Amino acid sequence: MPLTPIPLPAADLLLDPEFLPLPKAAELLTELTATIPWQHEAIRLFGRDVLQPRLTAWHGDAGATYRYSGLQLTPQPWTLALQQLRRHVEAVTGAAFNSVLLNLYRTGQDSMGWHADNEPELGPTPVIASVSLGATRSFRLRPRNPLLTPHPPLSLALTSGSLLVMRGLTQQHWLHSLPKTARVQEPRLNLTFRWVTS
Ligand SMILES: O=C(O)CCC(=O)C(=O)O
Ligand SMILES: [Fe+2]
Repeated sequence: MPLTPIPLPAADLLLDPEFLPLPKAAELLTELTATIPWQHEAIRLFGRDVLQPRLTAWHGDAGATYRYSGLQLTPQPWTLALQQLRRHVEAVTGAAFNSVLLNLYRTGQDSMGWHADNEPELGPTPVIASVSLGATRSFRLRPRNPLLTPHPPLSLALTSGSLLVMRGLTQQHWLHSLPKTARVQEPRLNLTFRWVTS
């Protein structure tokens, strides 16, 4: 199936629910879960250090460093599986990516809060390509300023093997999140391919 636009004001979103065949997605989930050096990072929240409600990893070209909590972080090298997936994502999006952030949501209790991917090293109109593997989870979107962008929040069910592309003004005008859900016990692995400049 091709990438299909999701019509939304002040955003540029495309979705292919069947980017990867289900058996390929399941195989990748097993391989990446077992071989990626997952980190359980702390974040500072209201002046206290708390563990993020998910596991993470950062892979990319050696030059693709990014700043995070005052640290300059060097990515882990591409693995063969990540390199192949990068090339596949580049071919269907027509965009180039020098890094990938991986998030492992171990159960429905793992989550990500409201944010935009708007770090300065991504530039003003980043192309973010998001591949999902494993459990279906709801990806929520809401306008950053509902007066400026009057639209109700929406929810996209991101299924295993799906590809979501966010580009253009999406990160400027919209926030996204991955809420907790009591209904899911199985893991979900998400990869967001990015281009970072240092
Ligand atoms: O897990 C997802 O689908 C979203 C991940 C995300 O927003 C991010 O890594 O910035
Ligand atoms: Fe994000």
